[in-house]
Amino acid sequence: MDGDGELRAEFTDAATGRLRLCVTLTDLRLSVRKLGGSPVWQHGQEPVLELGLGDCVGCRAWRSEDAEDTEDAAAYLCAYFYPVRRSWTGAPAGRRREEQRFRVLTGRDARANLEQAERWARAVTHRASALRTPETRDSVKFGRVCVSRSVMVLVNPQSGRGQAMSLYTGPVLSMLSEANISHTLITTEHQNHAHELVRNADLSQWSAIVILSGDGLLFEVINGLMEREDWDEAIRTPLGILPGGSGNALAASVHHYTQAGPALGEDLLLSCCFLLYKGPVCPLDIVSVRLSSGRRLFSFLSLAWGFVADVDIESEKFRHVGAMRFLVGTLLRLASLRTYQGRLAFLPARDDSDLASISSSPRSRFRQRQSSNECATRNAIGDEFLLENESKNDRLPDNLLNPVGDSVPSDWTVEKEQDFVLVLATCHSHLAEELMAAPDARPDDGYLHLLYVTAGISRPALLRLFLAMEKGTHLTCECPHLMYQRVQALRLEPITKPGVITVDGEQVEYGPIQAQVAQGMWQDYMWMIPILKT
Ligand SMILES: Nc1ncnc2c1ncn2[C@@H]1O[C@H](COP(=O)(O)OP(=O)(O)OP(=O)(O)O)[C@@H](O)[C@H]1O
Repeated sequence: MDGDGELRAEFTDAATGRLRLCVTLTDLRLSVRKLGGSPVWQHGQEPVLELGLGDCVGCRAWRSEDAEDTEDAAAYLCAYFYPVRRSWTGAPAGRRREEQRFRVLTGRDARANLEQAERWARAVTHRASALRTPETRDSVKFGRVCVSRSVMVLVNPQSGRGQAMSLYTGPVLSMLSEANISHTLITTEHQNHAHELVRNADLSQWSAIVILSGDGLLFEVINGLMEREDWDEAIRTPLGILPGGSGNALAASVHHYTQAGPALGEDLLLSCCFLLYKGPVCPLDIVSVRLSSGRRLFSFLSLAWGFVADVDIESEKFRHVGAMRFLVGTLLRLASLRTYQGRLAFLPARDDSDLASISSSPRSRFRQRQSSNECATRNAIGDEFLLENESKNDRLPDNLLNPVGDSVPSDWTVEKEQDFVLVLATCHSHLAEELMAAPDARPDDGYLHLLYVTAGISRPALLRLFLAMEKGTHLTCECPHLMYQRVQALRLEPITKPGVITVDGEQVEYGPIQAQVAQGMWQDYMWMIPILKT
């Protein structure tokens, strides 16, 4: 029964037990046809309901709908699907949950009926699982991760509008149960809870860590993992993200990389849950960030100063309106538009021929870059640059950066000191669900996508840029004040005081800041969407 080949059986509908149904299972689909009478479902001319197993997350069987009813010898079977459906409102197509329930009654023997239902459930699950193949989409290669132990699901009940817990008990729990993925829920109780938890956790217990929150909680998790003594082992822990915050930049970016079409809110959540079940994984660039005090952070998303950082932090007070908070914040900040004086320097992206000549191993790729850069510049990491318990050979040396007091290396581009409206460097396509700041960014391209807007831009022109960013077309607006550059490293020295700098949407100390991308080093380790049940 679990093997390949077509299976066919006659069941009845679970609700009334009266409709006779011919159910057929192939390697690719489950088809249901009504026997006798007129067709109940019409797809084209076929009186058949066709459900692709590629959209199926699981199937289960049970003895009776009513445990008290010992007279009922029937068993029941239910398969769970998440096909992409168009909305009648004309909204973009999104995944919708659909279940197919059947009553299995082949004879009076209740045990035989249950065995039949269980065989079908195994066959459906097995075939659906076989369709979870790794793939390449839009140049992002997805691998797969096997999950043999429990998954830690971290939920921040305060993220977004405070709705993350209800998202967990609703669609997330539903899909995890249907896909039979064992997990442990941990609700964060305060800021830095997740950071402390993963820094001290016995990671061997967990197959993966999944964050149901905004990007802030993932930032805590990544930095917590990086602070561990066994950081190089710890960061092999697969990470996944489900959108439960206000911005949800990484979740929106991941969704974008799979070319799944635009999705917002619960559509995005369902799509990310489905990806989680499917199990595609891919490596993630991590950015080493140095603050003026010498404190070091690891970022997976963005560094912002000026307009974007101000909106992010000032709109905290509108948290109750969810993602709308960014729109409200943008309009308010536009009304009191200001400029920020500072200095900016960066190491531009290597050219493509350089990229092509890089060896195929990610780890050796990093080492190769590191040693060539060490020749070109100098390894200028002073002791004050290191974490408390960090040795010089430890934790991704910042070989591209000079100490802030020194001038930048000679191969860097130095912009003249000037007034900016915003400086934004991002690793990913999306800055929020509806803000595609760097359409060409890829999760492991090894670059920060640097955008900056210089003073002199009018309010309407800036608003137009943000509106265009919704579809990622701002770079084609030919706005003379907008600059875009892919970079490997950067230094920003704000002169205007006071001000706000954010890293991954979290406010950090204000002052000179430097960053460099660690591409190859992390390529072996960091996974974005990791779950695969075997
Ligand atoms: N129980 C809690 N109470 C208060 N703050 C918390 C709690 N758990 C986590 N936090 C903090 O809440 C902050 C915001 O979380 P998060 O980024 O996940 O949501 P968000 O800001 O709504 O989403 P986004 O970053 O996508 O805009 C983080 O700094 C995190 O440390």
